[in-house]
Amino acid sequence: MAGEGALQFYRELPKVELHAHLNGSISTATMKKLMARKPHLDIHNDMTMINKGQKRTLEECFQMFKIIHQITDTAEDILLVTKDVIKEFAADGVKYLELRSTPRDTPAGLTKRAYVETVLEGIKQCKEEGLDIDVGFLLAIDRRGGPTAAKETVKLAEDFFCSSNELVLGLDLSGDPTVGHGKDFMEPLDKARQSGLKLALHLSEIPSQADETELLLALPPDRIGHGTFLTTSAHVVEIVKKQRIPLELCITSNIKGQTVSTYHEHHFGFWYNLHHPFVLCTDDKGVFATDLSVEYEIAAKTFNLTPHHIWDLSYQAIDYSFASADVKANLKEKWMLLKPDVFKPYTLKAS
Ligand SMILES: CNc1ncnc2c1ncn2[C@@H]1O[C@H](COP(=O)(O)O)[C@@H](O)[C@H]1O
Ligand SMILES: [Zn+2]
Repeated sequence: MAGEGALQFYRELPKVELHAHLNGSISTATMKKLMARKPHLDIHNDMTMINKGQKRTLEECFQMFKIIHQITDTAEDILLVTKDVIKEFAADGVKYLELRSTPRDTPAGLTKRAYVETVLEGIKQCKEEGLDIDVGFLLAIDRRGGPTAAKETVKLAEDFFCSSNELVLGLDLSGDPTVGHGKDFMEPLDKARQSGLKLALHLSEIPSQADETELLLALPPDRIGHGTFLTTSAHVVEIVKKQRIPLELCITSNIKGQTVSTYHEHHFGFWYNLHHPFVLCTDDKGVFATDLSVEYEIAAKTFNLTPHHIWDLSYQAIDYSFASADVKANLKEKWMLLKPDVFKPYTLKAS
Protein backbone atom coordinates (compact mmCIF):
# COMPACT_ATOMS: atom_id res chain seq x y z
CA MET A 1 0.00 0.00 0.00
CA ALA A 2 1.22 3.54 -0.67
CA GLY A 3 2.98 5.07 2.27
CA GLU A 4 3.45 1.87 4.23
CA GLY A 5 6.55 2.04 6.39
CA ALA A 6 6.94 5.82 6.25
CA LEU A 7 8.10 6.92 9.67
CA GLN A 8 5.86 9.05 11.80
CA PHE A 9 8.20 12.02 11.49
CA TYR A 10 7.61 12.38 7.74
CA ARG A 11 3.85 12.09 8.20
CA GLU A 12 3.78 14.74 10.92
CA LEU A 13 6.10 17.04 9.01
CA PRO A 14 4.02 19.86 7.51
CA LYS A 15 4.55 19.67 3.76
CA VAL A 16 4.07 21.62 0.54
CA GLU A 17 3.13 19.74 -2.65
CA LEU A 18 3.70 21.71 -5.83
CA HIS A 19 3.70 19.07 -8.57
CA ALA A 20 0.64 16.83 -8.55
CA HIS A 21 -1.32 15.89 -11.69
CA LEU A 22 -4.95 15.40 -10.70
CA ASN A 23 -5.66 12.28 -12.77
CA GLY A 24 -2.34 10.73 -11.84
CA SER A 25 -3.04 11.25 -8.13
CA ILE A 26 -6.13 9.03 -7.81
CA SER A 27 -5.83 6.52 -4.96
CA THR A 28 -6.85 2.86 -5.13
CA ALA A 29 -9.86 3.64 -2.92
CA THR A 30 -11.13 6.34 -5.30
CA MET A 31 -10.35 4.17 -8.32
CA LYS A 32 -12.63 1.50 -6.85
CA LYS A 33 -15.49 4.01 -6.57
CA LEU A 34 -14.94 5.10 -10.18
CA MET A 35 -14.69 1.54 -11.48
CA ALA A 36 -17.97 0.69 -9.75
CA ARG A 37 -19.58 3.54 -11.70
CA LYS A 38 -18.24 2.18 -15.00
CA PRO A 39 -18.03 -1.63 -14.80
CA HIS A 40 -18.38 -1.92 -18.59
CA LEU A 41 -14.88 -0.48 -19.00
CA ASP A 42 -13.45 -3.53 -17.21
CA ILE A 43 -10.47 -1.60 -15.88
CA HIS A 44 -8.39 -3.18 -13.12
CA ASN A 45 -6.06 -1.75 -10.54
CA ASP A 46 -2.84 -2.91 -12.23
CA MET A 47 -3.84 -0.97 -15.35
CA THR A 48 -3.72 2.34 -13.49
CA MET A 49 -1.07 1.87 -10.81
CA ILE A 50 2.58 0.73 -10.70
CA ASN A 51 3.06 -1.17 -7.49
CA LYS A 52 6.08 -1.45 -5.24
CA GLY A 53 9.15 -2.86 -6.98
CA GLN A 54 7.53 -2.63 -10.43
CA LYS A 55 8.64 -0.35 -13.24
CA ARG A 56 7.26 0.74 -16.59
CA THR A 57 8.60 2.73 -19.49
CA LEU A 58 7.53 6.36 -19.71
CA GLU A 59 5.57 5.37 -22.81
CA GLU A 60 3.63 2.81 -20.78
CA CYS A 61 2.93 5.45 -18.14
CA PHE A 62 1.32 7.63 -20.78
CA GLN A 63 -0.83 4.66 -21.85
CA MET A 64 -2.02 4.45 -18.24
CA PHE A 65 -3.17 8.07 -18.30
CA LYS A 66 -5.29 7.31 -21.37
CA ILE A 67 -6.99 4.52 -19.43
CA ILE A 68 -7.52 6.74 -16.39
CA HIS A 69 -9.05 9.46 -18.57
CA GLN A 70 -11.71 6.98 -19.70
CA ILE A 71 -12.79 6.54 -16.09
CA THR A 72 -12.87 10.26 -15.26
CA ASP A 73 -15.03 11.73 -17.99
CA THR A 74 -18.01 13.34 -16.23
CA ALA A 75 -18.33 16.33 -13.91
CA GLU A 76 -19.30 13.92 -11.08
CA ASP A 77 -16.08 11.96 -11.59
CA ILE A 78 -13.90 15.07 -11.65
CA LEU A 79 -15.57 16.45 -8.53
CA LEU A 80 -15.11 13.16 -6.67
CA VAL A 81 -11.49 12.84 -7.76
CA THR A 82 -10.64 16.44 -6.86
CA LYS A 83 -12.12 16.18 -3.38
CA ASP A 84 -10.65 12.75 -2.62
CA VAL A 85 -7.18 13.77 -3.82
CA ILE A 86 -7.22 16.94 -1.70
CA LYS A 87 -8.40 15.00 1.38
CA GLU A 88 -5.66 12.42 0.90
CA PHE A 89 -2.95 15.05 0.63
CA ALA A 90 -4.34 16.72 3.76
CA ALA A 91 -4.30 13.37 5.60
CA ASP A 92 -0.64 12.99 4.63
CA GLY A 93 0.24 16.30 6.31
CA VAL A 94 0.27 18.48 3.20
CA LYS A 95 -0.73 22.00 4.27
CA TYR A 96 -0.40 23.67 0.89
CA LEU A 97 -1.12 21.98 -2.45
CA GLU A 98 -0.87 23.16 -6.04
CA LEU A 99 -2.90 20.75 -8.14
CA ARG A 100 -2.57 20.73 -11.88
CA SER A 101 -4.81 19.20 -14.52
CA THR A 102 -5.43 19.26 -18.26
CA PRO A 103 -8.87 20.67 -19.15
CA ARG A 104 -10.62 18.12 -21.38
CA ASP A 105 -13.66 18.01 -23.63
CA THR A 106 -14.95 14.50 -23.00
CA PRO A 107 -17.18 12.16 -25.04
CA ALA A 108 -19.53 12.26 -22.03
CA GLY A 109 -20.20 15.93 -22.79
CA LEU A 110 -17.91 17.72 -20.36
CA THR A 111 -16.37 20.88 -21.83
CA LYS A 112 -12.93 22.27 -20.97
CA ARG A 113 -14.52 25.22 -19.21
CA ALA A 114 -16.87 22.99 -17.19
CA TYR A 115 -13.90 20.77 -16.37
CA VAL A 116 -12.05 23.69 -14.79
CA GLU A 117 -15.19 24.90 -13.02
CA THR A 118 -15.65 21.44 -11.53
CA VAL A 119 -12.10 21.25 -10.20
CA LEU A 120 -12.49 24.70 -8.66
CA GLU A 121 -15.81 23.62 -7.13
CA GLY A 122 -14.05 20.63 -5.56
CA ILE A 123 -11.40 22.91 -4.10
CA LYS A 124 -14.07 25.26 -2.72
CA GLN A 125 -16.07 22.43 -1.17
CA CYS A 126 -12.96 21.14 0.61
CA LYS A 127 -12.35 24.61 1.97
CA GLU A 128 -15.94 24.81 3.21
CA GLU A 129 -15.50 21.46 4.93
CA GLY A 130 -12.69 23.05 6.92
CA LEU A 131 -9.79 20.86 5.77
CA ASP A 132 -6.42 22.08 7.02
CA ILE A 133 -4.95 22.59 3.55
CA ASP A 134 -4.69 25.52 1.14
CA VAL A 135 -5.15 24.58 -2.50
CA GLY A 136 -4.27 26.39 -5.72
CA PHE A 137 -4.77 25.24 -9.31
CA LEU A 138 -2.62 25.24 -12.45
CA LEU A 139 -4.17 24.56 -15.85
CA ALA A 140 -2.05 22.05 -17.75
CA ILE A 141 -1.15 22.18 -21.42
CA ASP A 142 -0.71 18.70 -22.88
CA ARG A 143 2.08 18.74 -25.49
CA ARG A 144 -0.02 16.34 -27.58
CA GLY A 145 -2.63 19.05 -28.15
CA GLY A 146 -0.20 21.34 -30.01
CA PRO A 147 -0.34 25.16 -30.14
CA THR A 148 -4.06 25.48 -30.87
CA ALA A 149 -5.17 23.66 -27.75
CA ALA A 150 -2.44 25.47 -25.81
CA LYS A 151 -3.86 28.85 -26.81
CA GLU A 152 -7.32 27.75 -25.76
CA THR A 153 -5.99 26.62 -22.36
CA VAL A 154 -4.16 29.91 -21.85
CA LYS A 155 -7.37 31.80 -22.64
CA LEU A 156 -9.27 29.71 -20.09
CA ALA A 157 -6.52 30.25 -17.52
CA GLU A 158 -6.68 34.02 -18.09
CA ASP A 159 -10.46 34.03 -17.65
CA PHE A 160 -10.33 32.03 -14.42
CA PHE A 161 -7.32 33.97 -13.18
CA CYS A 162 -9.53 37.04 -13.11
CA SER A 163 -12.63 35.37 -11.69
CA SER A 164 -11.51 32.50 -9.44
CA ASN A 165 -10.50 34.52 -6.42
CA GLU A 166 -6.85 33.48 -6.41
CA LEU A 167 -7.50 29.76 -6.95
CA VAL A 168 -6.01 29.71 -10.47
CA LEU A 169 -2.35 30.58 -10.22
CA GLY A 170 -0.72 29.53 -13.44
CA LEU A 171 -0.01 27.04 -16.18
CA ASP A 172 1.82 23.77 -16.51
CA LEU A 173 3.37 22.30 -19.66
CA SER A 174 3.32 18.51 -19.52
CA GLY A 175 2.38 15.40 -21.47
CA ASP A 176 4.51 12.90 -23.36
CA PRO A 177 7.89 14.63 -23.77
CA THR A 178 8.60 12.71 -26.98
CA VAL A 179 5.65 14.45 -28.66
CA GLY A 180 5.86 17.91 -30.26
CA HIS A 181 8.41 20.65 -29.64
CA GLY A 182 8.57 23.38 -27.04
CA LYS A 183 8.82 26.06 -29.71
CA ASP A 184 5.12 25.50 -30.46
CA PHE A 185 4.28 26.66 -26.95
CA MET A 186 6.49 29.72 -26.62
CA GLU A 187 3.90 32.21 -27.83
CA PRO A 188 0.94 31.06 -25.67
CA LEU A 189 3.16 30.61 -22.62
CA ASP A 190 4.68 34.04 -23.05
CA LYS A 191 1.20 35.54 -23.35
CA ALA A 192 0.14 33.76 -20.16
CA ARG A 193 3.16 35.13 -18.37
CA GLN A 194 2.35 38.63 -19.45
CA SER A 195 -1.15 38.20 -18.01
CA GLY A 196 0.42 37.49 -14.64
CA LEU A 197 0.05 33.71 -14.67
CA LYS A 198 2.95 31.66 -13.27
CA LEU A 199 4.63 28.97 -15.36
CA ALA A 200 5.65 25.51 -14.17
CA LEU A 201 7.13 23.62 -17.12
CA HIS A 202 8.24 20.00 -17.47
CA LEU A 203 11.74 20.40 -18.87
CA SER A 204 14.37 17.82 -19.87
CA GLU A 205 12.38 14.89 -18.52
CA ILE A 206 14.09 12.78 -21.19
CA PRO A 207 17.60 13.07 -22.73
CA SER A 208 18.45 15.16 -25.80
CA GLN A 209 16.12 18.04 -25.11
CA ALA A 210 18.80 20.65 -24.34
CA ASP A 211 17.79 22.84 -27.32
CA GLU A 212 14.13 22.84 -26.38
CA THR A 213 14.98 23.45 -22.73
CA GLU A 214 17.24 26.37 -23.58
CA LEU A 215 14.49 27.92 -25.66
CA LEU A 216 11.83 27.57 -22.94
CA LEU A 217 14.22 28.85 -20.29
CA ALA A 218 14.15 32.19 -22.11
CA LEU A 219 10.54 32.74 -21.03
CA PRO A 220 11.68 32.17 -18.18
CA PRO A 221 9.60 29.57 -16.30
CA ASP A 222 8.91 30.14 -12.60
CA ARG A 223 9.55 26.49 -11.79
CA ILE A 224 10.91 23.45 -13.64
CA GLY A 225 9.27 20.02 -13.45
CA HIS A 226 11.72 17.09 -13.16
CA GLY A 227 14.68 18.59 -15.02
CA THR A 228 16.12 15.09 -15.00
CA PHE A 229 18.54 15.68 -17.88
CA LEU A 230 19.35 19.36 -17.34
CA THR A 231 22.80 18.26 -16.22
CA THR A 232 23.67 16.93 -19.69
CA SER A 233 24.23 20.55 -20.81
CA ALA A 234 26.65 22.70 -18.82
CA HIS A 235 25.16 25.79 -20.47
CA VAL A 236 21.61 24.88 -19.39
CA VAL A 237 22.81 24.20 -15.83
CA GLU A 238 24.44 27.65 -15.79
CA ILE A 239 21.17 29.36 -16.83
CA VAL A 240 19.10 27.47 -14.26
CA LYS A 241 21.66 28.18 -11.54
CA LYS A 242 22.01 31.83 -12.39
CA GLN A 243 18.27 32.45 -12.39
CA ARG A 244 17.77 30.21 -9.34
CA ILE A 245 14.71 28.59 -10.91
CA PRO A 246 13.27 26.10 -8.40
CA LEU A 247 13.05 22.47 -9.51
CA GLU A 248 10.17 20.11 -8.71
CA LEU A 249 11.83 16.75 -7.99
CA CYS A 250 9.76 13.55 -8.14
CA ILE A 251 12.00 10.66 -7.13
CA THR A 252 9.63 7.66 -7.24
CA SER A 253 8.14 8.85 -10.51
CA ASN A 254 11.58 8.96 -12.14
CA ILE A 255 12.55 5.54 -10.79
CA LYS A 256 9.29 3.81 -11.74
CA GLY A 257 9.19 5.56 -15.11
CA GLN A 258 12.84 4.47 -15.59
CA THR A 259 14.35 7.82 -16.53
CA VAL A 260 16.62 7.42 -13.48
CA SER A 261 18.16 3.98 -12.72
CA THR A 262 18.83 4.10 -8.98
CA TYR A 263 17.92 6.32 -6.04
CA HIS A 264 21.53 7.32 -5.56
CA GLU A 265 21.83 8.48 -9.16
CA HIS A 266 18.84 10.79 -8.80
CA HIS A 267 19.62 14.43 -9.64
CA PHE A 268 18.45 15.39 -6.14
CA GLY A 269 22.09 14.92 -5.09
CA PHE A 270 23.46 17.25 -7.74
CA TRP A 271 21.13 20.15 -6.94
CA TYR A 272 21.23 19.61 -3.18
CA ASN A 273 25.01 19.91 -3.20
CA LEU A 274 24.71 23.16 -5.13
CA HIS A 275 22.21 24.56 -2.59
CA HIS A 276 19.91 25.17 -5.52
CA PRO A 277 16.19 25.67 -4.72
CA PHE A 278 13.99 22.60 -5.20
CA VAL A 279 10.88 20.99 -3.80
CA LEU A 280 10.13 17.29 -3.36
CA CYS A 281 6.90 16.25 -5.06
CA THR A 282 4.86 13.15 -5.92
CA ASP A 283 4.00 13.86 -9.61
CA ASP A 284 1.33 11.12 -9.76
CA LYS A 285 0.80 9.60 -6.32
CA GLY A 286 -1.84 7.19 -7.67
CA VAL A 287 0.00 5.90 -10.71
CA PHE A 288 3.33 5.64 -8.87
CA ALA A 289 1.78 4.37 -5.60
CA THR A 290 3.51 6.87 -3.35
CA ASP A 291 2.77 9.87 -1.17
CA LEU A 292 4.72 12.93 -0.13
CA SER A 293 5.82 11.52 3.25
CA VAL A 294 7.33 8.56 1.43
CA GLU A 295 9.18 10.87 -0.98
CA TYR A 296 10.74 12.76 1.96
CA GLU A 297 11.68 9.50 3.62
CA ILE A 298 13.33 8.19 0.44
CA ALA A 299 15.31 11.43 0.02
CA ALA A 300 16.45 11.33 3.67
CA LYS A 301 17.54 7.70 3.51
CA THR A 302 19.25 7.97 0.13
CA PHE A 303 21.11 11.20 0.78
CA ASN A 304 21.69 10.86 4.54
CA LEU A 305 19.61 13.85 5.59
CA THR A 306 18.84 14.56 9.23
CA PRO A 307 15.34 15.52 10.41
CA HIS A 308 16.58 19.12 10.55
CA HIS A 309 17.70 19.00 6.90
CA ILE A 310 14.29 17.59 5.98
CA TRP A 311 12.52 20.28 7.98
CA ASP A 312 14.45 22.97 6.12
CA LEU A 313 13.49 21.44 2.76
CA SER A 314 9.78 21.48 3.59
CA TYR A 315 9.99 25.02 5.04
CA GLN A 316 11.89 26.43 2.05
CA ALA A 317 9.33 24.91 -0.32
CA ILE A 318 6.79 27.50 0.90
CA ASP A 319 8.78 30.17 -0.92
CA TYR A 320 8.74 28.26 -4.22
CA SER A 321 4.95 28.10 -4.29
CA PHE A 322 2.85 30.47 -6.37
CA ALA A 323 0.86 31.52 -3.30
CA SER A 324 0.42 35.18 -2.36
CA ALA A 325 2.75 36.80 0.16
CA ASP A 326 -0.04 36.60 2.77
CA VAL A 327 -0.59 32.88 2.29
CA LYS A 328 3.17 32.26 2.45
CA ALA A 329 3.44 34.22 5.69
CA ASN A 330 0.55 32.23 7.20
CA LEU A 331 2.14 28.96 6.18
CA LYS A 332 5.47 29.93 7.74
CA GLU A 333 3.69 30.77 10.95
CA LYS A 334 1.91 27.41 10.86
CA TRP A 335 5.25 25.61 10.35
CA MET A 336 6.76 27.34 13.37
CA LEU A 337 3.75 26.45 15.53
CA LEU A 338 3.97 22.80 14.51
CA LYS A 339 7.74 22.50 14.85
CA PRO A 340 7.94 21.64 18.58
CA ASP A 341 5.45 18.76 18.16
CA VAL A 342 7.17 17.38 15.09
CA PHE A 343 10.53 17.34 16.89
CA LYS A 344 9.17 16.20 20.27
CA PRO A 345 10.34 12.58 19.90
CA TYR A 346 13.87 13.86 19.24
CA THR A 347 13.94 16.28 22.17
CA LEU A 348 12.64 13.53 24.48
CA LYS A 349 15.39 11.20 23.29
CA ALA A 350 18.05 13.85 23.87
CA SER A 351 16.90 14.77 27.39
C1 LIG B 1 5.36 10.80 -15.47
N1 LIG B 1 5.74 12.11 -15.90
C2 LIG B 1 4.93 12.99 -16.55
N2 LIG B 1 5.47 13.75 -17.52
C3 LIG B 1 4.72 14.58 -18.26
N3 LIG B 1 3.40 14.72 -18.10
C4 LIG B 1 2.80 13.99 -17.13
C5 LIG B 1 3.54 13.13 -16.30
N4 LIG B 1 2.69 12.59 -15.41
C6 LIG B 1 1.46 13.10 -15.69
N5 LIG B 1 1.52 13.93 -16.75
C7 LIG B 1 0.43 14.67 -17.41
O1 LIG B 1 -0.70 14.67 -16.55
C8 LIG B 1 -1.83 14.06 -17.19
C9 LIG B 1 -2.69 13.35 -16.17
O2 LIG B 1 -3.29 14.29 -15.29
P1 LIG B 1 -4.44 15.32 -15.73
O3 LIG B 1 -5.38 14.58 -16.68
O4 LIG B 1 -3.78 16.48 -16.39
O5 LIG B 1 -5.10 15.65 -14.44
C10 LIG B 1 -1.19 13.13 -18.23
O6 LIG B 1 -2.09 12.83 -19.27
C11 LIG B 1 0.00 13.96 -18.69
O7 LIG B 1 -0.39 14.92 -19.65
ZN1 LIG C 1 4.66 15.82 -13.91
